[in-house]
Amino acid sequence: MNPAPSTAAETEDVVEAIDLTRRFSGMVAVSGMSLTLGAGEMLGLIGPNGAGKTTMFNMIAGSLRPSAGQLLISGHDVTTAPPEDRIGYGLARTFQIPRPFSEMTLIDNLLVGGQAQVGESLIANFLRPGIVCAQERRLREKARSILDFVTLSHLETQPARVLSGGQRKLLELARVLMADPRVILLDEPAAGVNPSLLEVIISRIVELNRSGTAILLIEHNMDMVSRLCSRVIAMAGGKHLAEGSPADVAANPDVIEAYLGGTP
Ligand SMILES: Nc1ncnc2c1ncn2[C@@H]1O[C@H](COP(=O)(O)OP(=O)(O)OP(=O)(O)O)[C@@H](O)[C@H]1O
Repeated sequence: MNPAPSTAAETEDVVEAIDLTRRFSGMVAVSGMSLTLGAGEMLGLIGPNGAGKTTMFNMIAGSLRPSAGQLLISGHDVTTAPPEDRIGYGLARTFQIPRPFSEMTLIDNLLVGGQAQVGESLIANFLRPGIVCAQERRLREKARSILDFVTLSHLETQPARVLSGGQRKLLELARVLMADPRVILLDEPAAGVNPSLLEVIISRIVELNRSGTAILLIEHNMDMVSRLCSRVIAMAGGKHLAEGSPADVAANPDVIEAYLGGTP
């Protein structure tokens, strides 16, 4: 389903999570967690292993349904909506471990994930071949410019299997950009990436954010979080533990305690 165009585009918060809770057969992974992400903001979500970050992230992305609470995207209640509806509202996510189609070229990896095309319909191919060709040409041009943006255009015709871990993260970002998102959920973009490619990834994220894309970043690399985010939320034990500037949150005694293995 493609949701109707939003009248709530003026809403300041592009993501508003209210008292989200998620239980897994009795175990509470996230408990009464609220957060907001403003339009064009870059927010970091940190916390020790098992804090509930991924569960929170998956509830926002739509791959997990909350046990309780409410989730708004650009003012629309999407609490029970599937991920595809959230894409329609401008929200996209990356995966911590990208899984591209290894035997397909980079450009085809982007095109296969592209929006529904007229060309996918056999009837349209017969009745409106001109429109189909024009649309395919536009999508290809768009995919090329996105590959250029993520610095992978020199590999456009190579199969995705030749990519390094960091390049896969860049391809993953490119895949997401095909949907023209207003909000991107980034799941550990620095994990397993070598330092020079990490700088490329950081510069691309900064550029996207400068152009107005809101970003929610889950990341264990505190240096990266400090460089990118003006605001950080720390979770522990499934709950909101602290919030503020990266420096303030990193110096918060409760946060230090949680990272050292104490009970918040
Ligand atoms: N599908 C599941 N079934 C049962 N328990 C789960 C499931 N997913 C997560 N949990 C539990 O919920 C808690 C929070 O996990 P979550 O993965 O959200 O934490 P995290 O902060 O993302 O951790 P990490 O940084 O290690 O990825 C953990 O105790 C985890 O074992």
